[in-house]
Amino acid sequence: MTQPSAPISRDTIVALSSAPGRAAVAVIRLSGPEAGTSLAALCGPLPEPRRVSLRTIRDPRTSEPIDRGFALWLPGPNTQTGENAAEMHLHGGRAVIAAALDAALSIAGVRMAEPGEFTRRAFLAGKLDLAEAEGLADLLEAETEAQRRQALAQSSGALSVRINGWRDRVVEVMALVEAGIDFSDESDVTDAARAQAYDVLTPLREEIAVALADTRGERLREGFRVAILGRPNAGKSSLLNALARREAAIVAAEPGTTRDVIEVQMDLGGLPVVLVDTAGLREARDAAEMEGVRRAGEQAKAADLVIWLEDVAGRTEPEVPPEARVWRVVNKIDTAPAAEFAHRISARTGEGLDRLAAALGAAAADALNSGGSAGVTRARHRDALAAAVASIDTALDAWTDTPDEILAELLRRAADELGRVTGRVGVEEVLGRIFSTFCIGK
Ligand SMILES: Nc1nc2c(ncn2[C@@H]2O[C@H](COP(=O)(O)OP(=O)(O)OP(=O)(O)O)[C@@H](O)[C@H]2O)c(=O)[nH]1
Ligand SMILES: [K+]
Ligand SMILES: [Mg+2]
Repeated sequence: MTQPSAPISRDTIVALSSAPGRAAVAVIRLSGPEAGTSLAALCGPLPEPRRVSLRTIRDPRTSEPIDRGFALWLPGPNTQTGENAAEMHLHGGRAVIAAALDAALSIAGVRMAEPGEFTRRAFLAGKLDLAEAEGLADLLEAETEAQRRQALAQSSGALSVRINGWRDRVVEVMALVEAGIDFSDESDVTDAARAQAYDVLTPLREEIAVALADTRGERLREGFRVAILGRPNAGKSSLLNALARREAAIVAAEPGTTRDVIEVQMDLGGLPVVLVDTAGLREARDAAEMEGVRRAGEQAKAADLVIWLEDVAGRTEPEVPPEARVWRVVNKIDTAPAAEFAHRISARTGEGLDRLAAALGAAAADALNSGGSAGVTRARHRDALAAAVASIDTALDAWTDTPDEILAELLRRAADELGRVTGRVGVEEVLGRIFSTFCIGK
């Protein structure tokens, strides 16, 4: 990839790269020009590159031992950040970590890393592009198998390869149009080049538009939202608890128990599903309940699927926004026969819950990127692709009666928009936003 123009910091950074708090092992990483000298100051003579060696880590100011652990010396540029780097694997106690970080920070030229700064340096060194860095952030956040697969693919360049392929083809079309500019006194060449360019651009535009219309990658990052709505006492909170297998919401015999929106993250067959419990819908008795009912309506709008839960003893018509996708689910089938209903459960005995969970998993599989394909995963990608398609459409609409120079400019814009996704273009605008979402030490 091309080297972004942002300056590479000369500081050496240090951070705890393992999770904060007590643990068996803590990993402290250093990156920057002084990583080697710092490691030597902490652990004695530098170990052989890329070989683990057992050392006593000492405070360079007092020579007092802090801990015994592994030291790793990783000379650049063949490192994650492209810089000199070092690691210390210590015992993961709070005091050990605090003393080791304090000792490292006492060395001239060493400072604490900012969130995502290791990855940011890797990006600036051309070790990974922007979409790959985002994939890495997603990999750290991934909570289900499908999310992990998608994040790993994106961090390994799957989306970048696709976007770069489109960009290359736009540039190819641009070259054909520019050939027209160069040979403008030979109209045969011009016409042939234009016709060829059109034939390449049309299916390419379709391909990008199809990717743009596919929301499954973004949906997978967020999870499939299922809102449970119904009249008071239908058993909504009981259903939430039964599916989540924990007492996340309060269940009580009085109607109007739930007022707040309660969300539970679930893993259904490797797919992320967000279950949402809401206040029972009725004429509210007080201000808090009224607000709860209002929020229930909001959740119904935001959900991918609404479960309208009914008591088998008293069926009710769904009160949900007209555009909502609704499943009517009949509850409390332990109290009366209910064979005629498609979705029938007892939140109390657990009957029918496996079947309902399987149906929810199947609905999620349809709506989310469960196959691991390399689609767009963020609004940032979507915006860039939409702008690229818009630019291509402007060019196609005006194809026959527009000067070559203008067509070429429209195509250049489309190529630039595609280049934003991987960070070839417009890096400065997004750099801070993207890397600040990482934790410190990554
Ligand atoms: N017999 C039977 N009782 C149930 C079942 N599910 C829930 N209940 C009971 O119904 C009552 C209301 O249950 P909740 O889960 O609080 O109902 P809810 O829809 O969340 O009620 P609100 O939050 O007040 O709207 C409680 O007494 C539950 O124990 C069921 O499947 N069978
Ligand atoms: K209740
Ligand atoms: Mg409730």
